[in-house]
Amino acid sequence: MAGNDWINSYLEAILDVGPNLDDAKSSLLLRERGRFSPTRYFVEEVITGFDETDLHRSWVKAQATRSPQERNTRLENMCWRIWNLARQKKQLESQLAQRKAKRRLERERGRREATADMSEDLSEGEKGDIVSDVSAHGETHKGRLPRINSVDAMETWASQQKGKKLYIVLIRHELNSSGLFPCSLHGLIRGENMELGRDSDTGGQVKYVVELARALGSMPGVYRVDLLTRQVASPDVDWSYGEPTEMLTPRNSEDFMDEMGESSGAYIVRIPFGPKDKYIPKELLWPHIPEFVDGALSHIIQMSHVLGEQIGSGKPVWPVAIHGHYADAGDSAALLSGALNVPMLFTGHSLGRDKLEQLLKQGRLSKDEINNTYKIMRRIEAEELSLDASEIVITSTRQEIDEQWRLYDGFDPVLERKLRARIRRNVSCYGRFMPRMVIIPPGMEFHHIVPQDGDMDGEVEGNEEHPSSPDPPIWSEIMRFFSNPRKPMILALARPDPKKNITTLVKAFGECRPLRELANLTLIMGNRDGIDEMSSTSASVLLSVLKLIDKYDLYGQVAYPKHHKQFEVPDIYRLAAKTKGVFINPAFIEPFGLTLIEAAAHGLPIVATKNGGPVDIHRVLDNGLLVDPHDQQSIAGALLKLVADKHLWARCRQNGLKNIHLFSWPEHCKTYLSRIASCKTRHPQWQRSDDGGESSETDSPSDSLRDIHDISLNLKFSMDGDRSGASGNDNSLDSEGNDRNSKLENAVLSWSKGVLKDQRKAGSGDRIDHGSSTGKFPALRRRKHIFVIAVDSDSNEDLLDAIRKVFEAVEKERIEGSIGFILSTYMTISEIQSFLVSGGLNANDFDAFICNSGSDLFYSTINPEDGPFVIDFYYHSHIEYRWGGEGLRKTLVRWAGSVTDKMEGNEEHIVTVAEHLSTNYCYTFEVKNAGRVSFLSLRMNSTLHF
Ligand SMILES: O=c1ccn([C@@H]2O[C@H](COP(=O)(O)OP(=O)(O)O[C@H]3O[C@H](CO)[C@@H](O)[C@H](O)[C@H]3O)[C@@H](O)[C@H]2O)c(=O)[nH]1
Ligand SMILES: O=P(O)(O)OC[C@H]1O[C@](O)(CO)[C@@H](O)[C@@H]1O
Repeated sequence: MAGNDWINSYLEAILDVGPNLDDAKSSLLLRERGRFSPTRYFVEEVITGFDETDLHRSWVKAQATRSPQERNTRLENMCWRIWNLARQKKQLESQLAQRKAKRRLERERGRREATADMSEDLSEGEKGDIVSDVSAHGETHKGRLPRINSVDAMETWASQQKGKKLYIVLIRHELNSSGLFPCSLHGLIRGENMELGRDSDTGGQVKYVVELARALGSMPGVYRVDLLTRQVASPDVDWSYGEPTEMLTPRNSEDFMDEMGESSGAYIVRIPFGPKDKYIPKELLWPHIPEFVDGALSHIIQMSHVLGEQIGSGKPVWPVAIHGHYADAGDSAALLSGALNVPMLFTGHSLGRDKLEQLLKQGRLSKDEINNTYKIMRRIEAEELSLDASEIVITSTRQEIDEQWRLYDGFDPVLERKLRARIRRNVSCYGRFMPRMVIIPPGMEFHHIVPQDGDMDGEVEGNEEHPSSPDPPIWSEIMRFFSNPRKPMILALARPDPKKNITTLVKAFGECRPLRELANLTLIMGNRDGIDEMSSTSASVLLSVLKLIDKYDLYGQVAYPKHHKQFEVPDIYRLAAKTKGVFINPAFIEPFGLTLIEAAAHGLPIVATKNGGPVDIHRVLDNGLLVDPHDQQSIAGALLKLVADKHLWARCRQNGLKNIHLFSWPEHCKTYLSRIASCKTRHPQWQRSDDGGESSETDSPSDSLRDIHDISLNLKFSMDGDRSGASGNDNSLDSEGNDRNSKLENAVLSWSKGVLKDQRKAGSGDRIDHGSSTGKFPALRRRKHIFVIAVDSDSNEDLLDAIRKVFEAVEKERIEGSIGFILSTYMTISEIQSFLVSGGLNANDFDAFICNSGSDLFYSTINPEDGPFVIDFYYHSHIEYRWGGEGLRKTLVRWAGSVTDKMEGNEEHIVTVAEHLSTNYCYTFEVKNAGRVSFLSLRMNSTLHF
């Protein structure tokens, strides 16, 4: 370790903390004294860490500086004393080393003589064994990082597969496709120089999806990976986010580029949706999702044809899976997977229910406020939908399954196991479905980590024969904040998000005197030009931090630089490791925690929250301490312990380095691909009959999706009674605290699933005829907007009244035909017909009828010879998908039989099956005395529909 500025910084730190070097008992055996003293820590650093000449140079320099007098005199004396101590220590060490060397030589000589005596008795093989034994445990392996092995492993795996072209093709065929489509919506995603921590949208997920896409693109057997995101061409953001396509260059590009096909590899594909030239944060993306789905669908279809020309002998090559990352992309992927009939995968990254619980626990915001800020109810709905539509959910940790997904209606770990067992035994699950949860921790890209000499033996820097390269500029950016810049650095690196709990860390540091004396605190909290330009939540975190720094007078002890680039992040970790510092993640809850594996890979021990993924990471790496993030004392205590106890520090550093290879992208990809391969093969089988009955694949289902999009927007309009609802600004809560927009969108979604899922079912080879393609009911296509009227009421008069009012409100558009209507009701189609006649309405006043409480879908026809209505049979195939209705029917009949009224010894059945009103997908029961079954929420007079 060279550099007098380091020694001087420690000496300054000693002066700041207080002298005590003249203490008669002071010795080099600092740790044995029990009580920890920062002064001793620094003295030990200087004596053991630096070369005698460096110390002498420091002393000469201090001696030459005369002002201010008193300080320099002390510094001079101290330098001399330490130099002298170090010199004596070195003399002692050298005498000891000489004695040891002499003893070793003597032992060696003795052994050689003994071996020579025995050598004639040994066979050649035995001699060889001795040699290899020695080398296997000898010094040649020392100091090598296991992580190098993981890179090696990747290369070995890749080269094994690359050599086997046919094998690659075989894997591709096993997967039945060569394309993967991860989606991550908000758009601030790019392959190089990611703006991580730019705002609350640009966190770990961005890095995760880009690195995963790149790694998958390099896997043998995967021809193409398209990471779909939003195209943002706005003056607020860099131009690169407006580029329609960006190739993700493989990290080991020389090996792969020459083997790649014309369109193969990993790409970011940017789909324009939402307001044209404006960036919108992820919380406000919800109303624009259907537009993304349309764009994504066109891209996928087009790409499938392109790939078909290149590698599919002219037949489209469909994606092997659609993978949604985060709730918004989960929502989109559910629609895409339904439309395309391909399996869906989902990764949550950070889950809404958990976030809601944490925020409520903190007590700063009410549920309404949380919903307004984070649109949390819509997000939770999207996560529930993702559970429903995904075949596989990828999690980073076991904790994510047991503690976080468990909070969802769509998942229960125990029930999931039971369902899986039933499927294995081929027993009905009564329509219940839960996705398979698969734990695959994320990986790391290791190419930018420069192994340091001595990485494995606790030393951090090079030696004199290999002087270190010039300090990276970010070091001085950080160190300029500190009075003693080389003190051990406690490093936190996180988006300025309240859940990252940086303020508790600052309090813990500010209130713990020994910690402040011993260490500096570095807070990397994203990038900012000015606090006023940050989002209100990020700005409030930053202001709280600044106020605390002021409150505890931490000037000179805390760094909070305004900017850093992605390529500088490794240097930041390196600086912290070099000062023998510690990384801390005190988040209230951390779903996984990429920063923890990054820190470990740079040889930095960790202190981390005991809530969430860090528990699993710690179990694997064993490289630090876990703390309760609400407990300030425990945070300060753990930090002090790790910084002060050098043995513990070195052990944690080594443990982290030793096991970090377990977080490897190639390993992740291998498991991931094997899981995808286990999904049942599905791909689109769209057919249309307007070609004279010949079935053929159409080129797009996006017309249906366009319809759904319009319906979705207009449903909001019609129900909110406020046109601004269509822009998604109205997220008010209903009386049960549900997000109204999300409820409405889901009402639409359940309808739209009818359209989408019958396409999914068509995978079985059924012929699809949505009618719109047959020309029977072209109306839906012509409409700009569609209103769904779902106002079941006690009397037909009330319903008629509501319908008339809606018609009147948009009379002009109704007559023009730009607005269409769908009636959604509990009635059967014949009841609807009588209702229309009695009210003087015409079947053609509506484009479609959702009847029998959602179990039948009829369209009104144009040609009188077709009759007034035509049924959509494919809607039934949608219901059939995971239906399990027979089991439900039997259970309901049993239950109905048990609901009796006991009157004077007689038992009367109150609930009876209404056979005449029931259909295959709608079970109807009549209730004799509704008041007696008050535990049920009764709708539709005295009739229960299921
Ligand atoms: O100022 C900053 C702040 C963060 N980062 C980087 O951004 C990433 C942050 O990732 P992480 O610590 O995992 O947190 P989140 O941003 O909250 O990421 C979410 O998504 C990750 C991937 O699934 C999970 O590991 C997290 O638990 C989850 O909260 C890391 O690579 C950091 O190096 C920066 O470069 N600069
Ligand atoms: O704090 P939240 O709302 O849970 O979101 C965190 C997620 O948002 C992002 O910052 C961007 O999508 C991710 O990196 C992270 O997964």
